[in-house]
Amino acid sequence: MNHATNITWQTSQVTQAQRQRLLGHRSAVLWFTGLSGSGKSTIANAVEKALYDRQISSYVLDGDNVRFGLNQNLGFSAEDRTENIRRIGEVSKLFVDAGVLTLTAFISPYRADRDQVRARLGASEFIEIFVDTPLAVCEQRDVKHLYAKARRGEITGFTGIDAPYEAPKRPEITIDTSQQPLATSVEQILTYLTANGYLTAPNGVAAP
Ligand SMILES: Nc1ncnc2c1ncn2[C@@H]1O[C@H](COP(=O)(O)OS(=O)(=O)O)[C@@H](OP(=O)(O)O)[C@H]1O
Ligand SMILES: Nc1ncnc2c1ncn2[C@@H]1O[C@H](COP(=O)(O)OP(=O)(O)O)[C@@H](O)[C@H]1O
Repeated sequence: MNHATNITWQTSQVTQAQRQRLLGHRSAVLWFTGLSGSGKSTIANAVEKALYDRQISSYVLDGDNVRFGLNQNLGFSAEDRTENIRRIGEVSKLFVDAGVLTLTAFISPYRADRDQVRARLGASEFIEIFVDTPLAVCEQRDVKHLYAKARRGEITGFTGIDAPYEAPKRPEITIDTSQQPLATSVEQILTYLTANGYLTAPNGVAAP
């Protein structure tokens, strides 16, 4: 890959804190990780709706959708997954800078890739949500019939079957969708955001 030279970081006249104040809440990325069918998209979309209802500016970056566009040149090799997550991390960082509560729903199977995204964001801007639904439950749901294909050998390198998933060591939030209904998961996340001050504007920022 070629790296650009002769580039300079362009600073903005408006700060991230000012954008957050304008919107009335803080920004961060809610990074969902877990097996296919664990419930990442379902929960992320329900949280986005709940935040919208509270007039919080949020946006879901979803696995398949991003792969149709931005990352359409990437497959599922370890290298491509790493690049997939790196790009999504950078897009998330821009969204967070814009003041938006950003939700991402990607398997993101490699711990090092997720930790790299965490390192690119500010201290409290990366909230890792481990959707820890057992493989057997995900496989039984088989929403997209991909587990059946993987078991038949029609897909190789499928996460949880013949490709690895590395569970987070210290996620901010853990959810097992086989143990609780969707509404409880949404409430769990909203409670975390409220308790940690994400749903109110940062103090001490001078009005323009
Ligand atoms: N080999 C293989 N392994 C895992 N998943 C596969 C594979 N091939 C296709 N799919 C479908 O792609 C979705 C996962 O894409 P992601 O971008 O989230 O994957 S990753 O984070 O780069 O690992 C995943 O969707 P979700 O069910 O939303 O997770 C699958 O539908
Ligand atoms: N308690 C629950 N929470 C979230 N999803 C659930 C729950 N129970 C069953 N499901 C179902 O599990 C599936 C999860 O699929 P999806 O959200 O696409 O997962 P992922 O994005 O992790 O691949 C959906 O069909 C959803 O309706």
